[in-house]
Amino acid sequence: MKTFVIGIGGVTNGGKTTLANKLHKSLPNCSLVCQDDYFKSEADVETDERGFKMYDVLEALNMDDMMTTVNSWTKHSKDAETTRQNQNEIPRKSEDGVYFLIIEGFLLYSYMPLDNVFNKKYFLTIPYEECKKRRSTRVYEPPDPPDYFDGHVWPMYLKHKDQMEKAERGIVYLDGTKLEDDIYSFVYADIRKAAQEFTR
Ligand SMILES: Nc1ncnc2c1ncn2[C@@H]1O[C@H](COP(=O)(O)OP(=O)(O)O)[C@@H](O)[C@H]1O
Ligand SMILES: O=C(O)c1ccc[n+]([C@@H]2O[C@H](COP(=O)([O-])O)[C@@H](O)[C@H]2O)c1
Repeated sequence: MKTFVIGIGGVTNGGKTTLANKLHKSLPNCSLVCQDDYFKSEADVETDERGFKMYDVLEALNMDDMMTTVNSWTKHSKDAETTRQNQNEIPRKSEDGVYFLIIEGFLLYSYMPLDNVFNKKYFLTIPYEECKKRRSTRVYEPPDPPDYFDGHVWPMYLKHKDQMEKAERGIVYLDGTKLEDDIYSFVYADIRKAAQEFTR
């Protein structure tokens, strides 16, 4: 059995969800895990000295629960393949025999237990002005208070990106200002090629 795990990381509003949803629809045998689904409840997120809820740090997320989901997907894919082989089904060719998992989120590569899990890592970036503009049109729960982007979101992004770059581990950077379809086409082709080489 082969599993192929794809990370779609990057800045808030960089286009991660848009890209991950398209890939999820088009890749065969593909599952999707979204880091945003693992935010702790508001009461459990720490507040800093300025009164900002600290959402843009790993401690704001139930990462153990997310890891449990990823591990059970791996086990389930293994079990499914064993059942298929036991039933003497005709083996599928090349990467059709691969189970794909997309993990999408803004803090993927800062969480070390996931590091060995990825077969391919992508990271979407957009410049500060574009990010601030896109973020201002989005409503989170709770909504961003005044100055939250400049006071918390962007500084935390720069800090985590800096740490990630210092430990550079084969991340493919994507320009999130390019057309959605162009980003998708490039990543889709890149994954299919990597998965083919992987199953060879
Ligand atoms: N390539 C792109 N060019 C312009 N706008 C985009 C692009 N990709 C996504 N968007 C827009 O940016 C906003 C955030 O996209 P989303 O995929 O939700 O980002 P993320 O999951 O990284 O926060 C949405 O309004 C979306 O339509
Ligand atoms: O989903 C939530 O519970 C939630 C609550 C408050 C804020 N967020 C924001 O969600 C952002 C990450 O998600 P995204 O899709 O913008 O990459 C991060 O910048 C947080 O500030 C998310």
